[in-house]
Amino acid sequence: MIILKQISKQYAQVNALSSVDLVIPTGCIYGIIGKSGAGKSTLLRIMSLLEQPDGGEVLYGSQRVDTLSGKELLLRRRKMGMIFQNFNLLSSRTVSGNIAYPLEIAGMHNKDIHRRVDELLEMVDIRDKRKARLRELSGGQKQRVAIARALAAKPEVLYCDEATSALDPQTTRAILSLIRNLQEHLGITVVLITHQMPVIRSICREVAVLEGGRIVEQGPVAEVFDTPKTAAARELVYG
Ligand SMILES: Nc1ncnc2c1ncn2[C@@H]1O[C@H](COP(=O)(O)OP(=O)(O)OP(=O)(O)O)[C@@H](O)[C@H]1O
Repeated sequence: MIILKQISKQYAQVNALSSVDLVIPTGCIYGIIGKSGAGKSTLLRIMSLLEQPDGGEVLYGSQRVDTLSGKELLLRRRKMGMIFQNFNLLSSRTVSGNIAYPLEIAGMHNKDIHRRVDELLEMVDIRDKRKARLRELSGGQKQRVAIARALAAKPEVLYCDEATSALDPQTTRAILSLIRNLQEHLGITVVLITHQMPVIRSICREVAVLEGGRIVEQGPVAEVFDTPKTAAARELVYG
């Protein structure tokens, strides 16, 4: 379970987040939506420990994690994977080289890396692209490589930052179906931020609506989408 308690974050004059309380159950696919500038990326960076809040606490289960530093922080961060809209892959490396990268950094032996990379290629269904260069891949295939890399070290949580926003509708459906299958198969927690409402409807169990750095609504997707209670949620849901 990921628990955020009274999280606040300020940049110069901007209150990016104010008094954010959020509980993300383990094994859930959780969506975070909000207009541009609402604070979604800031929240994701704080949850994934890339940035520290100015106030409040982040807990993974019963462990407070926002105060971790050094080796403890590194070990905690290894339990999280992250994927992005622009894939963030290393263009100098092949598909296998990209997937192997976090395992090399973690100090895994070469033989074990090979075995794990094979497993991951199979998992995301791009076995035949093992030796390909990134420029030879479609957007969907690149996102599959990014997912394999994010899952390489067997994380407990997968963070998705607008992961399908650069993909066409058909590829988006295929990537969402992959994420849903992986979540079910591996039992991981998935947190995603997106401006694509169909994405939330199709794979999330719960959703939180951010506006001006505050959570104005949260609950099961069917509830929030069928009967949005706030103007912010209505604007997002009805467009
Ligand atoms: N590093 C930063 N320095 C200064 N201001 C920032 C920084 N990061 C975010 N902000 C500000 O904090 C607010 C929230 O930004 P954030 O990127 O979290 O919103 P968002 O909902 O993810 O928006 P978008 O959908 O456009 O990515 C915005 O007003 C933004 O300008």
